[in-house]
Amino acid sequence: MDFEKAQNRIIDFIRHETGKAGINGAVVGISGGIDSALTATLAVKALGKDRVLGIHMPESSLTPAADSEDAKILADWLGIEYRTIDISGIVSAFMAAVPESESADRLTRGNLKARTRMSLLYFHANQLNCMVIGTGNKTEILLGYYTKYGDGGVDLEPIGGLYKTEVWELSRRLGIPGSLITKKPSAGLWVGQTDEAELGISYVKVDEVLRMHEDGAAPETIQNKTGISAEQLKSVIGRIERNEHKRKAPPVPELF
Ligand SMILES: Nc1ncnc2c1ncn2[C@@H]1O[C@H](COP(=O)(O)OP(=O)(O)OC[C@H]2O[C@@H]([n+]3cccc(C(=O)O)c3)[C@H](O)[C@@H]2O)[C@@H](O)[C@H]1O
Ligand SMILES: Nc1ncnc2c1ncn2[C@@H]1O[C@H](COP(=O)(O)OP(=O)(O)OP(=O)(O)O)[C@@H](O)[C@H]1O
Ligand SMILES: [Mg+2]
Repeated sequence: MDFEKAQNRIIDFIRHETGKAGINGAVVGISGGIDSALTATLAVKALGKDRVLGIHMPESSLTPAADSEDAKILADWLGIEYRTIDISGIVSAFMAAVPESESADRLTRGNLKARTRMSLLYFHANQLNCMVIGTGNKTEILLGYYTKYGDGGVDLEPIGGLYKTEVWELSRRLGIPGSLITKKPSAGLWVGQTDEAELGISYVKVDEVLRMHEDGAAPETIQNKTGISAEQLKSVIGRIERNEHKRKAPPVPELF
């Protein structure tokens, strides 16, 4: 990958798409993780720091202090306007209004948190005539590893053409503060959740697999070259297929 070229292409993309929409700027959820850090950095390069609003949305009992610290470090480094909104009260109010949520599994409850954050981002986008800028990378999009209409509910996906390993590399090149780059990726939806544990494979490996799969390599070739187990390969391919619906607009029946 030519990172200089990719960076310029993404910056042009943000500028062009926001310009075409005639909006004032961008709203980005800043988690303290690297995808949002890179996205916000590129948005600032495209639009200027005065046209990017960062919103940190911790859940008081769950979000690690280090994430909130890193989110603030990033916002200060970029010089953007930055707000913090604790989602705990909103999530609790939802749970109190829906009796069956008591027994809902952690994934259902976790997805509710991602969708709560999406609602808050759109509240601000509506109010300020801005776009919600998504932070999904190519690895997550191919795997469908995001919450539909949660962190997947956005207006643009500027880093959607970069694999996770490329997100790290571009972030290093742009000088994003190191603590955001070295931490383990996490959706932060439940205690101890990490992407690589939930996916059952490292990002380095899954990116190798996805590249080969895109190039049309046969399953045996992928397994032999990457050294992953048959079970891991099945799981990766299963995610790609099972989550196909997330990459499409909702189907509409053709009427005659
Ligand atoms: N074939 C189909 N056609 C159309 N729609 C279909 C469908 N199959 C399911 N659906 C719908 O999709 C729903 C399931 O999708 P969804 O609600 O997204 O839920 P799901 O994919 O089950 O869970 C989201 C996954 O993304 C992970 N995540 C979330 C947020 C952030 C990050 C991160 O990396 O930071 C990761 C999370 O840990 C979890 O593994 C179903 O309840 C149903 O409504
Ligand atoms: N606590 C949070 N505050 C604000 N936004 C959040 C928070 N948690 C998640 N988000 C939003 O959801 C997006 C998806 O989360 P995801 O974990 O994939 O990305 P990340 O946290 O930026 O990077 P990493 O993969 O390194 O954890 C974030 O980029 C961010 O926009
Ligand atoms: Mg994260």
